[in-house]
Amino acid sequence: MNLVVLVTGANSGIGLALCERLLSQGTRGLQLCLACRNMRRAEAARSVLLTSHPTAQVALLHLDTSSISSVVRAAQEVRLRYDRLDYLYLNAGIMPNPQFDVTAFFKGLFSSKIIPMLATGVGILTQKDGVTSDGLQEVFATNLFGHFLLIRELEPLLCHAGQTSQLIWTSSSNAHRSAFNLEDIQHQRGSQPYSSSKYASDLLSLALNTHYNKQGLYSSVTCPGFVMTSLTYNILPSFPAFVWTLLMPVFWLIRLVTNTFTLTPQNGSEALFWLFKQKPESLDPYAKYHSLTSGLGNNYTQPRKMDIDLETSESLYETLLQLESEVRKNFHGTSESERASQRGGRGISRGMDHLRVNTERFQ
Ligand SMILES: NC(=O)C1=CN([C@@H]2O[C@H](COP(=O)(O)OP(=O)(O)OC[C@H]3O[C@@H](n4cnc5c(N)ncnc54)[C@H](OP(=O)(O)O)[C@@H]3O)[C@@H](O)[C@H]2O)C=CC1
Ligand SMILES: CC(C)CCC[C@@H](C)[C@H]1CC[C@H]2C3=C(CC[C@]12C)[C@@]1(C)CCC(=O)[C@@H](C)[C@@H]1CC3
Repeated sequence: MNLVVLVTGANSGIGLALCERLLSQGTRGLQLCLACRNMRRAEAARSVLLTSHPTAQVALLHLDTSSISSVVRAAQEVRLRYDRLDYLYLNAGIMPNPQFDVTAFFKGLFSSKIIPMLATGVGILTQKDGVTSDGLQEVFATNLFGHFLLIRELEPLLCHAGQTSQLIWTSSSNAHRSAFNLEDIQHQRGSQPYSSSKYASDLLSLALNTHYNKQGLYSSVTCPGFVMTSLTYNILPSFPAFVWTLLMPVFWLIRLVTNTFTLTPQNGSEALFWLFKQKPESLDPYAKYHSLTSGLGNNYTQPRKMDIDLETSESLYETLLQLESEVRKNFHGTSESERASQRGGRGISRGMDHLRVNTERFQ
């Protein structure tokens, strides 16, 4: 059977490590598609994979999850290339302009909250978000909405009679209910857009299970743990690479008390890879599957209950559908009379300011 696997953000870090593991386990006929925004880096990643697996089928796809037109074009291309999609890894993610609160970090080190702080980064990180050319908040668009739109666009390949398909999100233990607000799903007003977007992906995964399981599509969320990648190096940009290397023994010691310090992309991809081998019907829609590494360096996957509820997940799903239809209306062009009434001041997003889309762009 020719399994088709698409991984977003596959050119580095956890995404690339996952691709390496998928090829190493030797599924015959596996067709891997690396969906990346930077084709030069994507080519480099493909070369790395082909060096260790010369006969592997590794295709590239241009996809910028923060751009609506890019997502629509990429999905069109996928529909042309493949007639099925068995696994869609929703892995691309950003944490732009992170601010590391040193004082809170050192206070946390000497408090009872030390372990949760090290495992989740909650309370010590904030970010400054930007706005995309579509008028969406950048973190929301990249980490969540672009992926949502991609799923919706790929529905015909994902929902096939007599076949199951899996959506696998790279979420985070940094996802926290307190950072998320249904009235501000894009997190325009807060300073934790990363946590908000990851909490939203946890909620969305639950809603996708509610709406798509009967069509054979299943969704799960993972947390790779704390992994040294460009995303984490960027948290302390003043640290040269060698300082991180010097800190490794400290991190290995910390691993003795919290198995969430997976540290390498290979370890971090454990839960993503584990899910590849599971029957989707056997998975718990309320669980986050954590990649963990023991003090002795052994990897394993552990499900932990998420702090989510059906009602909030449904409300988010409805809001995302509304935003999707706003975006589609703009993308495919609105009628002249509609445009005139928008210009008349009522606006396409009346009553839905929190959705905030740049309605001019596609007109
Ligand atoms: N590292 C960690 O400790 C943790 C990471 N995660 C999550 O893991 C995922 C992978 O991150 P990680 O491997 O650590 O970091 P990397 O920065 O190495 O990987 C992120 C990947 O996402 C891609 N990407 C970013 N923005 C876009 C976009 N707009 N369109 C398409 N691709 C995009 C990047 O491409 P490019 O190379 O072009 O930038 C890169 O390939 C993220 O979702 C992150 O939030 C979760 C918990 C912990
Ligand atoms: C200056 C020091 C000696 C060491 C600083 C360590 C911190 C930079 C890390 C400690 C826990 C880490 C962590 C993350 C980022 C880096 C730390 C704050 C994440 C928030 C990265 C992104 C995620 O999604 C989380 C799961 C990580 C949780 C732990």
